[in-house]
Amino acid sequence: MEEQPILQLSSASIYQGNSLILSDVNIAVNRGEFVYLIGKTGTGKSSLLKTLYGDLTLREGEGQVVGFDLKKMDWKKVPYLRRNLGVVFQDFQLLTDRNVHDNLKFVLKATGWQEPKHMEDKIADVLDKVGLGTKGFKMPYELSGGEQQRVDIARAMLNSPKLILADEPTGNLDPETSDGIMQLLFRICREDGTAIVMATHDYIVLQKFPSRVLRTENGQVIDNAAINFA
Ligand SMILES: Nc1ncnc2c1ncn2[C@@H]1O[C@H](COP(=O)(O)OP(=O)(O)OP(=O)(O)O)[C@@H](O)[C@H]1O
Repeated sequence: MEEQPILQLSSASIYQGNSLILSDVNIAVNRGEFVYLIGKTGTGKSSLLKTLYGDLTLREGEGQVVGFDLKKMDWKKVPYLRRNLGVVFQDFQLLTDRNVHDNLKFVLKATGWQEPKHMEDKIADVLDKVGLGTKGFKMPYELSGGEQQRVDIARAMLNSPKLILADEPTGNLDPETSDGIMQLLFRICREDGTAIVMATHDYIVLQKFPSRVLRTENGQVIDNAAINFA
């Protein structure tokens, strides 16, 4: 039996208010795939990601993400969707009044974790995975930009999602730090089998870490996998 894609949109139209941003979107991403989302500014990358994490409602077409039907999504179901996927932003703000460990613990509690030992193990595990195993006691302002981005990735991994959606995760970083983040994302994809969809403007990253590319252009999403293999 063929495995269901981790994410799929069929004949989908994406709106911001009354403006049609993308139409007839047909994409599927499989488990464990790494996919870039590129396109000129204002062409709808963030709108597409927002639809996938339930921030924009899917009004036309069909869609599912990690088994959730986007057409049937309402504000009550969004928290359940969010527990099953990780989201990484360019400028995610950590809570400034507590250290890294407590920032992560806050997210665990907010997503229903209760058992203290399980929480401690999970926090140690994700911090280890992002290379910050010894930095849990640090306050956010004591971290570099790259380290803060790693904490954000650790946060996205807390509920062991099968899919991570990342909106310009290297946007504010210098090339070397950005390479480190890309290596980390590819490792998570390879070792944990997590599918990753990453919006980016950074063509250097694309060249250095080649993978499948989706491109937003003229109100459409163009899939290089479909072009190459159709
Ligand atoms: N909250 C909003 N309300 C109305 N229109 C919006 C809203 N957010 C974005 N738009 C419009 O939707 C279009 C697509 O924006 P979007 O942010 O998805 O593009 P993008 O490709 O992610 O751009 P960038 O690369 O600059 O982040 C733009 O024309 C934008 O002005």
